[in-house]
Amino acid sequence: MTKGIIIVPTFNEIENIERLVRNIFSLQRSFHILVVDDNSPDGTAARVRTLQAEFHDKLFLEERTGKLGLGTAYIHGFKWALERDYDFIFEMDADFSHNPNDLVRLYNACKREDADVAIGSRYITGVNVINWPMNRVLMSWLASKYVRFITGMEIHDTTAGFVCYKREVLESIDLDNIQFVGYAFQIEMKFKAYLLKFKIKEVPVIFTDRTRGTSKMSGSIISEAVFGVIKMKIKSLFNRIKL
Ligand SMILES: Nc1nc2c(ncn2[C@@H]2O[C@H](COP(=O)(O)OP(=O)(O)O[C@H]3O[C@H](CO)[C@@H](O)[C@H](O)[C@@H]3O)[C@@H](O)[C@H]2O)c(=O)[nH]1
Repeated sequence: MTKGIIIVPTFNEIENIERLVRNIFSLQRSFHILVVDDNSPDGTAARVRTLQAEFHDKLFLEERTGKLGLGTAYIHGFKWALERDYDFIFEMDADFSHNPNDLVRLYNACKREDADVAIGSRYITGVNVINWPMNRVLMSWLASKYVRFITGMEIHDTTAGFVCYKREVLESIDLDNIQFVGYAFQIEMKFKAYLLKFKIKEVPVIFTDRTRGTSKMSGSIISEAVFGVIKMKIKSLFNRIKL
């Protein structure tokens, strides 16, 4: 029996985390969950600890000292999962912008259709985003086009944060050499998997903006992505990118 774990980074997600955990554990296919919390002032970690009493064998919590970024939270989670016997390792937001029912579709793309990386893609069939303000949709869609153009990756949703990786992919990427700390980390992971010639499949999903809590997107996250992608591509052209 293969084992899958959903890594959920959290910063101030007390309004979402319990519902998300219960929702994932009610799926037909069983997954474990690892929450990586950055000392959320709203007490997200304390809520997870309470839930652990109920789900002690399948809900795990890693607590970091402060808000250290989405990318480093995932790296922390990946290393934790690789030290254990998980075959499939997922990324997912805590706020229900990713539908838990789609976890099984991502899993099937890797398990049955033999993808190495399955991406929950908003832009493979038009634009499937609900409730984002038009400027955020445009920014995200243009960012994906921009990254596709610069990197040459044939992926429609290059910034997606809903992903299933086969264990071998994360074992092949040097996790100590990931450069981006913020959301641009999503681009870097896909680019490295692409350079390593792993099979990447996009699974169409509908992304629905959160109804509870707030986004952590900021100007510095955007500029890290805009300039970082060009730097990353140039390095790869000169074979100076550390995979
Ligand atoms: N531990 C930790 N978690 C964080 C941090 N920053 C954000 N998160 C968590 O990461 C998830 C995504 O953050 P949001 O702030 O909700 O993201 P968004 O604005 O909805 O952005 C979405 O679009 C991006 C661009 O397409 C995606 O890259 C991103 O993954 C997400 O799907 C949430 O669970 C949030 O709590 C951090 O510094 N530390």
